[in-house]
Amino acid sequence: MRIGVLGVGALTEAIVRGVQKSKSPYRWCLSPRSAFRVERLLSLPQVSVAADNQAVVDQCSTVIIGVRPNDLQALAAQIKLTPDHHLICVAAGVELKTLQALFYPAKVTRMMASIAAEYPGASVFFFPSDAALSTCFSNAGFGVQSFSTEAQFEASMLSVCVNAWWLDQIQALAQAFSDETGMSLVDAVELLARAQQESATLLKQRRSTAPSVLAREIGTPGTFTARGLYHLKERQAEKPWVDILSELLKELKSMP
Ligand SMILES: O=C(O)[C@@H]1CCC=N1
Repeated sequence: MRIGVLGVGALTEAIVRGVQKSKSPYRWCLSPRSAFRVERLLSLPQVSVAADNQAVVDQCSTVIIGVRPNDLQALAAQIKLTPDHHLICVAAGVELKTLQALFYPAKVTRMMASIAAEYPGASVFFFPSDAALSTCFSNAGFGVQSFSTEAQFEASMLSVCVNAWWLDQIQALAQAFSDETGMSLVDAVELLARAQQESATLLKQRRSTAPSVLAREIGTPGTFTARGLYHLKERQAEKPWVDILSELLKELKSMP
């Protein structure tokens, strides 16, 4: 299969790289914008660049739309689509029905991923679920999760945001380790990366145990962990996180 990409940005570049590094690579046809990214991707086997956006949709029935939300309308006006086209749109916060109207008569699926898509172990999210797409990405080694409602799909986008928020917290914690112990910042980040990996392992291996119960299995009374859990709870450390998630979810729900 040959997959087209209209709008090669950081995310679509990561997706192409991730798929091409996998055991199940595809052929790709890229739109010519973002010259430096396209140039880098052309060094990979099976990647070509088209003369213009219409040439991408003429050559590929499956096309990832990577342009920014504000540029969707202009893109839609430039290309002629058929009912055989399947567009996979990674624009955050643009509803399926808006995309369907913009890109009529093509079929549209919304997709979310992060720049980690370049590396093994990354996941992609879809709405609505699509068996062929799920197979395509799971063959390429991705975790695949689909959602039955669009609000739940928006949560997958926010899970990508949450990851960025964690990374900023990790920076502050690593800096504290480095300042207090003299270890390099790189070693401190490595240490915290291992710890994060272990929480992911616990969450996956012990799915029927609530995260807060797992936390208290580590932080039994009298431990250093328990002191930290109490300190953070007392200051409602989770509150700003929950507040911004709710605010963004409300905003997404009320989008036209
Ligand atoms: O924050 C954003 O709008 C995009 C979507 C998910 C991550 N970044």
